[in-house]
Amino acid sequence: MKFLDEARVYLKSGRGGHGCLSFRREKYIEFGGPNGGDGGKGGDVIAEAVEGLNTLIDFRYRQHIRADNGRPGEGANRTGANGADAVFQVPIGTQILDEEGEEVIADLTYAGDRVVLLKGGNGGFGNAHYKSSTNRAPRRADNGWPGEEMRVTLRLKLIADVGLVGLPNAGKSTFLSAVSRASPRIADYPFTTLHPSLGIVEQDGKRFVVADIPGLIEGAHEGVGLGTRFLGHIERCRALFHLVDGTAEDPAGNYRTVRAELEAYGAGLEEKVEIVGLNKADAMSEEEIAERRAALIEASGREVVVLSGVSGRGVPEALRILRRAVEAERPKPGQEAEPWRP
Ligand SMILES: Nc1nc2c(ncn2[C@@H]2O[C@H](COP(=O)(O)OP(=O)(O)OP(=O)(O)O)[C@@H](O)[C@H]2O)c(=O)[nH]1
Ligand SMILES: [Mg+2]
Repeated sequence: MKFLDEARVYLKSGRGGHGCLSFRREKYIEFGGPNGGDGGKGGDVIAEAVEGLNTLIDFRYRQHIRADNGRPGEGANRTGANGADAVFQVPIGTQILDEEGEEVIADLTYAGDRVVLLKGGNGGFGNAHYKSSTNRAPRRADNGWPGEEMRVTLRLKLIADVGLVGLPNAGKSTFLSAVSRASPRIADYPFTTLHPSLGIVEQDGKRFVVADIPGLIEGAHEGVGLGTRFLGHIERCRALFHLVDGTAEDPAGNYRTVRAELEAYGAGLEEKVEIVGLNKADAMSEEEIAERRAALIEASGREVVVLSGVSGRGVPEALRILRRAVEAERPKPGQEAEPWRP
């Protein structure tokens, strides 16, 4: 599936229907009163976060989102029908920003989050509305109010509990496919993964979401390789799982390279809880494992899990540690910022 994490769309809400100018006309009733109904309200433009989407690709083909106009009022005091709202669905984790992509208007972080971005125009009053004791035959009916329009930028930042980081070929996608039902592409060349994907891990009846992103290399923060373009997707993770290929020449040096890129990127990534995994244990001797693990502990100042996404060794332990980290970092109720509402 193609992945798109930014899109620009044009939104327009519906205009209100015109009010109706009409008088009652019936045989034997000479001066029938005013009976023009009000126009219907124009539809709103609403964004809604839904499960099961993880790309904004749809908006490449659908750049205009318009709500329906309200229908005009009619005689016999009939109010015009309201225009239908335009509800467009976005993946969980989508931010809606102004056209320039600078100011966040709304942040849809939970399934079912909705935000009304544009209100439809109100319907105009029909002449029945203006009937009074002094004016029994008003000839005034109002036009509906215009709808509103704006251009917005949609930006998707996936929401996962754990983000996988590491050099290309560290085995991130292999790990994700070992622990979830996700089936990312795996191959022995760098940059196999070109876009992020998510997998759901189930453990002891609890679930958490792991994001696999493209590998980082030295200079990523200056755009080398795929750059840091995808790091935005792990900004909201609660913990990072940093995988290091134990069969590489200098695992500890590789660890430092990735750390340096995370630090250069900023946005709080360097402060996130990090779990370090020495991967590909199946392809190392026990001596190699011990030696590289010690070097990695030294480089990272953290405990290091030894694992293999291929043989499964150490994987249950890694998941237990990740889950504990995720639970410790879960925001307490009330701590999470409320999505913005206009
Ligand atoms: N022996 C061994 N090989 C592994 C292990 N995990 C991954 N590999 C191999 O390492 C290569 C890279 O694996 P991927 O899972 O694609 O690595 P990645 O980190 O997702 O790489 P990018 O997407 O390019 O960043 C593949 O040839 C895998 O078969 C492991 O635990 N043991
Ligand atoms: Mg990969």
